[in-house]
Amino acid sequence: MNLLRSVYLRWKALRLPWRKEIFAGSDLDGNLYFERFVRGASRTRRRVIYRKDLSISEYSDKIIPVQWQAWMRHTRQQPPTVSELLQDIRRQERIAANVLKLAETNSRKPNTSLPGEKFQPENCDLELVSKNRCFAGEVRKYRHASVSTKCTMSFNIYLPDTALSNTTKVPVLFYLSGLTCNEDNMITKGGAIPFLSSECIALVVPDTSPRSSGIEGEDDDWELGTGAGFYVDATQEPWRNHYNMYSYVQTELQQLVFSSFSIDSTRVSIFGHSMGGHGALILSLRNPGYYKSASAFAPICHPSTSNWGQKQFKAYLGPNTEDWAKYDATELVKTYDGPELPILLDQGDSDQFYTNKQLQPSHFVIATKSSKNAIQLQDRMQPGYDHSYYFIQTFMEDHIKFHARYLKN
Ligand SMILES: N[C@@H](CCC(=O)N[C@@H](CSC=O)C(=O)NCC(=O)O)C(=O)O
Repeated sequence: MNLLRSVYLRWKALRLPWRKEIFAGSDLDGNLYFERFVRGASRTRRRVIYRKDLSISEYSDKIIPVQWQAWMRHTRQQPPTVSELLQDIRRQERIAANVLKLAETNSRKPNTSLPGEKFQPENCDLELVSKNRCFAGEVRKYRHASVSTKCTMSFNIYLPDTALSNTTKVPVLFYLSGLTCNEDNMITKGGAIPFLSSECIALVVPDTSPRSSGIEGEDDDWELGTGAGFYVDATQEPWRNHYNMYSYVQTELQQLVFSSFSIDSTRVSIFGHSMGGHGALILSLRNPGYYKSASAFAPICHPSTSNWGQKQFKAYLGPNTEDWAKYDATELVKTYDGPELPILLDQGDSDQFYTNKQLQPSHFVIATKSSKNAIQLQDRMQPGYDHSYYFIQTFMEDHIKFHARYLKN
């Protein structure tokens, strides 16, 4: 930008009493953002002037950074700073580099022998911990060294026989569990496998946080630290080095699974419970078009406004609520602008965490109405059900059949 133009824009950025429109900032591509004050209106009007070398046919929200999109839609009040945009680009570059590294190292087949048999750690990235025959397939537990969380992570996977024989690539469901869980709760108590078997869908169930990362006090509170990763990438000390469950699930684990098993990376859906329901909703809303469908049992729907959320977001993300909105389903759904996303949401009305307002599904349902009809939400209140796995296993068949509809296409 030449000096004259830069001085002019600084002048236009001054909030002078007679000025109706001010210059709010620019992105790294040179698009300019303005804010207009309209008498009597409840909020300002925000607009973008696209950089000069673009033709009108190229004008689109999609070329605007997400931080500026959020500002344009009033999801955030303060315009993003240049250093924030640069930081985000560096973060994306780091993730891309990690994915490349993983794709390279994981191009070998996983070790399928049990520990103590033929396992050679130097030759494989996935260590098979156990395997059990189950409903015309296998449940296997693996562990591996994780780049995102810088510790050993474990997950369970159900593979139907067609995937085990490597004849056909099968679709996959990722399930994110709730507070206090590890990779075992759902696979042993969720009752999912008979339905996955008859639909021929694989299931991946990761752990809910890093473990034994060495962070002081990590195990002291069941709502924070171990078992409570909240599916965010922490930015605050002491968590930021290890508590990166968003990148772990969205990028690292998926690449690992796609490169290791006979799974179709174009047919992926996600679901979860409570904290994991929150995880499933935010991952699907933040990655438009990636997941064919999403569903949740008793999800934490508006974490920025409930104890389950505020406590963890403050610790992992710091005090700025604009940073929380990036991981808050109710905030994200307001600006969702992707392709159609079918969502099924089940909530028991005798769930103690629902009655004490930790979950707030109504906030999500209301916010969905401002999502340009792209979200096809089925929300169901289930009388008499609580927050437990008895509730989850009751409606598991519905959830798997719901996802199967979208995964088969
Ligand atoms: N220990 C707590 C209850 C913890 C609890 O209910 N955890 C749920 C998930 S809650 C939200 O994320 C869970 O799935 N538990 C594991 C299980 O196998 O049931 C308390 O005492 O209140």
